[in-house]
Amino acid sequence: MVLHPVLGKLVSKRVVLASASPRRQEILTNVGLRFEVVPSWFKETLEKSYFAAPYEYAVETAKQKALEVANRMHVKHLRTPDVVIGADTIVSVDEQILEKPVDKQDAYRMLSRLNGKEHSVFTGVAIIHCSSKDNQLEMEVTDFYEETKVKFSDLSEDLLWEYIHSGEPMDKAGGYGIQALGGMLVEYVHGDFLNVMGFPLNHFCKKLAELYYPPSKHNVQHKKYDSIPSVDTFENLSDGESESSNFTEHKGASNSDSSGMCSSGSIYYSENSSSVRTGFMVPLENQNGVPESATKLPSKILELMDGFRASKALFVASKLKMFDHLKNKGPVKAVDIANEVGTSVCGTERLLDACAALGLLEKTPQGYSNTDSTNTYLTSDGEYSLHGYIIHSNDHLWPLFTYLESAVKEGSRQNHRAFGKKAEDLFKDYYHSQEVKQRFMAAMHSIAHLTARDVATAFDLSRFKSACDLGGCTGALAHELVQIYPNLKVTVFDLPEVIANTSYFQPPAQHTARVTFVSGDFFKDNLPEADLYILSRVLHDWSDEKIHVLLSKISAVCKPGCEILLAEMVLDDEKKRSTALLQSLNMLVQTEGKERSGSEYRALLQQHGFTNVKIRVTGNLLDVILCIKT
Ligand SMILES: Cc1cn([C@@H]2O[C@H](COP(=O)(O)OP(=O)(O)OP(=O)(O)O)[C@@H](O)[C@H]2O)c(=O)[nH]c1=O
Repeated sequence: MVLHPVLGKLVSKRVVLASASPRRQEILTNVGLRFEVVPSWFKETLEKSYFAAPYEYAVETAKQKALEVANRMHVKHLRTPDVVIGADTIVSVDEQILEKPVDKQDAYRMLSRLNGKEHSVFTGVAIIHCSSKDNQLEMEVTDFYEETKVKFSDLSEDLLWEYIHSGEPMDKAGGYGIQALGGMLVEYVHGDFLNVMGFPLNHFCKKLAELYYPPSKHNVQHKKYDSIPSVDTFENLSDGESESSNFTEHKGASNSDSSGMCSSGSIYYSENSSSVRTGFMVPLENQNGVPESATKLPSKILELMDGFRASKALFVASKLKMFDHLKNKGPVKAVDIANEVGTSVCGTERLLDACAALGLLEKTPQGYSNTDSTNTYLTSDGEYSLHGYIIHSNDHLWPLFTYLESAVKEGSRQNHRAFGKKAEDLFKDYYHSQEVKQRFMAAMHSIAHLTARDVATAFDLSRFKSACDLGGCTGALAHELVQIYPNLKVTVFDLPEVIANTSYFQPPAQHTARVTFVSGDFFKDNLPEADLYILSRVLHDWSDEKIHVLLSKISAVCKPGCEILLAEMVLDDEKKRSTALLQSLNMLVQTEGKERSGSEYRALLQQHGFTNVKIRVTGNLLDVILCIKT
């Protein structure tokens, strides 16, 4: 029996630690976890300059280590583990990433860099839940990272060399081991010590708690714990919902968490839920001093009832570029934003307060400021800006969704009702005006950019020399692919109206030479030759009939051995994944297509001679399917 209720959830599962690190094995063994060790063969050679922040490198490496083991066990050993854990520890100093030294000189170089200074130790962790359906491996990836700051004292050359000659630095990131002799070099540690040793146990447990016991607002939420609650109260957290149905949903939240959009892994729950209802008529208070209702509230339903208000608040703040106005500024008062944007003070204040309450802004007595996530995702020039998609949601999807009822009754798209005209097909709607076209392209670019790395790395594509991204729009995925695969050339094939407008979205030079844009209609024109055909968010727009037309065209130009890569939000067979199901409604109101399950895609592909269909659930907005022409 393990002490920890969350780790207890792993007892009945086949858990594999994809790591050769004796420290990781020790940390997990010490808390009673039973697991198999299968060291990963993934070579830690990802190009560091491709990652905006050091922790992203550690997380990606951890993920690749775990994915490699999960795949190998499934394919070679015919044993599918339930859970695979991968980790990667790096040291970061002066914007440089330090891994394990290759020799003594390298260790000296690293330790000299750390000497007398503070540095960060990041461990990226990937937890992969695996399952096997029809002998196909399906995986759900959850990842996170932990940072600990460590400061070295001023150390003499002699001491550094003495330490290096001890042999301790050689298998350790940054060239030291804090848990042994290296501990003598360290002046202070801020954060999780075990994270420096190689595994952030506390964060790992919180992540498992998020996965297995999603926090429920159903119960009274008047206590915030930064550690894990005790066993008997824990079961109350599941709120009567099945573990599995929560799992996928929560995974999404957990991912957005790792990108900073949600609050931390802390757990909110009632210390003793029964006390909520056994109290007298005096209402209990939550941590904000707000009385708790004596009635058991259907919080999930209430949240859904109000969901559109929150969406619209986000849309309007984005449309009015409030997040842009707040970028790179200290706290700003509502009146100043109202003046700058040209809106009423009272309306602006209400909107900003709502955004702050929704976690999109920080509010202090000095005014409002953006959170880091808001800068990254909500400003129009943020690194992973979703601004384009939000404006598309406000201006295009919102009117369409007001006709969801008609769409459900009629089983067909509602563009004519929402926009007053009937176009022959979806893209005629989008491209009828320059404004709508650019808005649509910006929206597609937002999602493609946010998902590109996960799509590009879901499978090892290094064997391909040429790829053709059909409907590749602005080329966001193509650019990511050529960055990751140095031998790959990608042709982006899209309608002439699209290709003529791609220049605005191009990244600064570098690898752009290996991306070519070709215009054409994939239903009518000849397709460029390639070893790999990519269809990202394309098939979900079309009916099965149109998909057959497209796949038979691809099949006709594909030589045996050529492959197709699909990137779509794949429905789980049980149809429990609400993001994909809501996306399917989104398809209903505007297209003739729908979201499909892995088995549905497999069946479509197999009819055109594409076999060995492999599916990867990435944890991002798009999943990836790869298959080969035989
Ligand atoms: C800073 C520090 C690091 N380490 C070890 O450094 C290795 C990092 O390398 P990795 O690539 O993350 O792991 P690995 O050892 O190569 O194993 P694998 O997971 O198979 O790649 C891990 O061992 C860690 O404990 C310590 O033991 N103490 C410390 O103070």
